Amino acid sequence: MKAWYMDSSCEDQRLPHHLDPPQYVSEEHLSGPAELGVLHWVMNADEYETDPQLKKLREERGYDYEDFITVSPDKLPNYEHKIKTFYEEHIHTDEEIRYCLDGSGYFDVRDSDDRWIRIWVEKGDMIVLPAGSYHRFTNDETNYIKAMRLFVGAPIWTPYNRPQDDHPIRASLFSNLHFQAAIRL
Ligand SMILES: CSCCC(=O)/C(O)=C/O
Ligand SMILES: [Fe+2]
Repeated sequence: MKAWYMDSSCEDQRLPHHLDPPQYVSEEHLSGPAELGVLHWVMNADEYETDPQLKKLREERGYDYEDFITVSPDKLPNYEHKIKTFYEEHIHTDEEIRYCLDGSGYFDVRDSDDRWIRIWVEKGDMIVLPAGSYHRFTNDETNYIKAMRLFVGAPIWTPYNRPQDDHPIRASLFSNLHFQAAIRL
């Protein structure tokens, strides 16, 4: 996984959109409770069916639901519509948990100053975006990612497009981040 601040150009969303010069974002900055609360693990995607690390993580975090999605023009029905939907800035009322089993793609998240950070996930990367965090997804130039989608209980995929500043899950997100920051002091 690599992450960087994005430029504001309107060019193809599948391009990296680096600043000039590039400004990378560390994993500590992404996961820090004072910042975004984005979690990340690297696992062996070739062994996901039997991987004890994935099993333990799922048990610890209660991820008892799984399914698979391949985002590519020839594999995802209604691809053009879906890719537009994924790229609308939105929140969910639950975590967004994605384990990249093959290919690669970009999850964009807002930092605390509302600047876009682009997170590039590749095979073996698993990320968790906290409930209520503004984000979007796009394929990269390879136009191909296969991901496992995990969930606690029955999945609720509903995206709530921005603005959602008064949505109760936003208040929960901020209080969770502040609480985690306080207990780490
Ligand atoms: C590679 S997962 C597809 C994108 C998605 O599921 C989502 O919810 C984006 O926000
Ligand atoms: Fe989403």
